[in-house]
Amino acid sequence: MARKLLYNGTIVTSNTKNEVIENGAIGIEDEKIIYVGAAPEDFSSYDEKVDLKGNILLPGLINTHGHTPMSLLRGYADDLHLQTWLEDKIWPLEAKYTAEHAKWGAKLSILEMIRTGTTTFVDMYDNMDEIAKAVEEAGIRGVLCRGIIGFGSDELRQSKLKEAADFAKSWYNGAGGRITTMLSPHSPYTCSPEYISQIIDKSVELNVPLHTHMSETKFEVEKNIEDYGDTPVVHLDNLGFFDRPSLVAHAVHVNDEDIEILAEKDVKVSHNVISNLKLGSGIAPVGKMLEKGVTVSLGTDSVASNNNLDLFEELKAAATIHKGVARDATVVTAQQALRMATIQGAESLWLEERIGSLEVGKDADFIVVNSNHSFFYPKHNPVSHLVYSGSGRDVKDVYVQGKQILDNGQFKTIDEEKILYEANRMSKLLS
Ligand SMILES: CSC[C@H]1O[C@@H](n2cnc3c(O)ncnc32)[C@H](O)[C@@H]1O
Ligand SMILES: [Zn+2]
Repeated sequence: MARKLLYNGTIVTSNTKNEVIENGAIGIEDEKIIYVGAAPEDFSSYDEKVDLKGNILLPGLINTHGHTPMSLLRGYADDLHLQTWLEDKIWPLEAKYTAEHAKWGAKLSILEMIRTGTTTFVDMYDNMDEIAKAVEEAGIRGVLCRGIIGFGSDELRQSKLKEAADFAKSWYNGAGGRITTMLSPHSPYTCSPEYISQIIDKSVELNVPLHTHMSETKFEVEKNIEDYGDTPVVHLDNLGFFDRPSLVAHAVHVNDEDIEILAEKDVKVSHNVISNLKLGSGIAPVGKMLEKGVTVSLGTDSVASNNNLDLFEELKAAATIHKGVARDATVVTAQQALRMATIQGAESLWLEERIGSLEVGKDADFIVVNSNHSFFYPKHNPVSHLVYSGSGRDVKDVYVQGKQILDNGQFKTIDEEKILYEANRMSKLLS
């Protein structure tokens, strides 16, 4: 059993008291955290000691919504509304995707997430075996689901559902426990109520949660009311979706009744603020959702609508935009934003017993941010600096399950040069 002590750092815990420990230390044994606190007097029980040199150590960030293979489409379709973007640009190109595209796109996204301090991510796409293998190899953590669009014949729908279920079964608890799975109808506008019901039934059978896009645009909500007589929230609730553990991405256009339902049914909401802004979709009422007790976390959505996977950008956007909307600077504090990217991310994935905060007994998923440069001076408030002044480019070390996968900016598990080369090559094959 290998024991390692990281000392002489500022430890931002995201625990229930939001403790920040100056001149603190964290001890790990194999994959677990065994100590969090002030630097111990005696280091002798540790095999390895790492001097954090005053840098900030915090829980690995958690990205609760995305589509990793779409990194191949970075900059391909900017400045368009969601429906035009999807129907005229993205879906036609995705129709040309092979498993090889999914593989190299996923690897490029994983590389970018590790580089910017994400240790756990949600992925909804197809060719999910390639993505799971990429997660396994890179050492990151993934909550993965085969996204299901319900267009086409019934035969096609049934084969997609089977593929999604087979994937969810075979990779659950995969990669040494770093992979869990969900079932994922793409949205209420691409899946009929009957099909969504079948997917819900399958989630009961497999005992896995559900994930979907929901209430992303005003157009979607109006169309849902026109087609089914209800908002997407009421529609999904009537179908029994929220009787299952569920995570919805976006929830931009939700009214007070919708928010009551989300709170009552403990539906987890992934807030994708930058993607929602870039696609002109709107701004989710996060202040209100938090006030009502909804668990809100942060997601990037894909590179094609973001255009990167740096959760530090989402942190700053989430902690500033809602203040502007409400004209109230107390809405979504830096601390609340950081909780959305850490412990609330873990709660949104039903992983809070394992990750999301630095506490003894949890898995050792954490990152070290270089705070020895101007953006972190003077050293008043590390949480404020991380949220308002930090950047993913400041991340120097990344650990998942006790294993270091980024060391002073150098990848330890993946071949960066090869991934950049192959991702570029695969993107050319799409045009
Ligand atoms: C069936 S795999 C996932 C599917 O979702 C598409 N997608 C990417 N971003 C968004 C978004 O913001 N709203 C709705 N759908 C989105 C992606 O292109 C895949 O086809
Ligand atoms: Zn999405």
